[in-house]
Amino acid sequence: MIEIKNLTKKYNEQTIAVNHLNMTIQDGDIYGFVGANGAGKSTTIKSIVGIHDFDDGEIFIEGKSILEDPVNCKKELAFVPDSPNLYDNLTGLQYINFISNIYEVPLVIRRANIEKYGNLLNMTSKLNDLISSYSHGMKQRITLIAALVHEPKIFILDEPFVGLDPTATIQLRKIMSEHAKKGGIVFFSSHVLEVIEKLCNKVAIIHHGELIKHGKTKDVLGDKNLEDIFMEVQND
Ligand SMILES: Nc1ncnc2c1ncn2[C@@H]1O[C@H](COP(=O)(O)OP(=O)(O)OP(=O)(O)O)[C@@H](O)[C@H]1O
Repeated sequence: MIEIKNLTKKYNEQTIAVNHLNMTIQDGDIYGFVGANGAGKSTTIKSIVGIHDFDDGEIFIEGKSILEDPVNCKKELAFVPDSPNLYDNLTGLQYINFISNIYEVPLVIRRANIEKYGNLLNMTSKLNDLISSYSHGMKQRITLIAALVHEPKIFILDEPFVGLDPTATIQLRKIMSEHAKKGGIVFFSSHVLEVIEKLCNKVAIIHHGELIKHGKTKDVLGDKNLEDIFMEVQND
């Protein structure tokens, strides 16, 4: 479970990026996080995964505080950022092994997962190529494989579908669904409202740093679609 309590993050006195945000993400949730450009999605996500500090509030990952016990929190999760920042002079496989070493993934598990996710994301034949030769979508797929290789309970992804081709998009959606079915957590931001509406059992809408709506997708939507609700929030 992820518990976000009263999260506030300011970049400076003028920019309150996230303002007193409260949210709970339960085991088995695929939680979609939507909002306009600059609404505060990436800031919230970076706070959850411990990339940056925040000004007020608390975040608990599986009951542990991200501020007080960041290493054990990070062991529970995989984070896929919106723009992957990889090492160009490594091959895809060397990069995955580098991440696997950090997480101390046993050899048998790492081999099995590299084979599984390499095949699912159609990267097996490219694993020995240099990252500098990869397209944007291929870099994203390597980042995904590296994130999944240590079998984290929690997947946190910032706009994961941007730049992925249709096949990789379908495979990633399957990976997410299967993970949640097994009791894992998937929390991701996206501007693709149709995907969120179809895929997510829960949804949250952030606007100017404040959480406007959140909860079960069917309750948030009622008899409307996510596009209508999103536009209502923007126009209010
Ligand atoms: N490093 C930073 N320094 C100063 N202000 C920042 C910084 N990062 C983000 N902001 C500001 O914080 C607010 C929230 O930005 P954030 O990146 O969280 O939005 P977002 O919802 O992820 O947007 P997008 O959909 O465009 O990725 C915006 O006003 C943005 O300009």
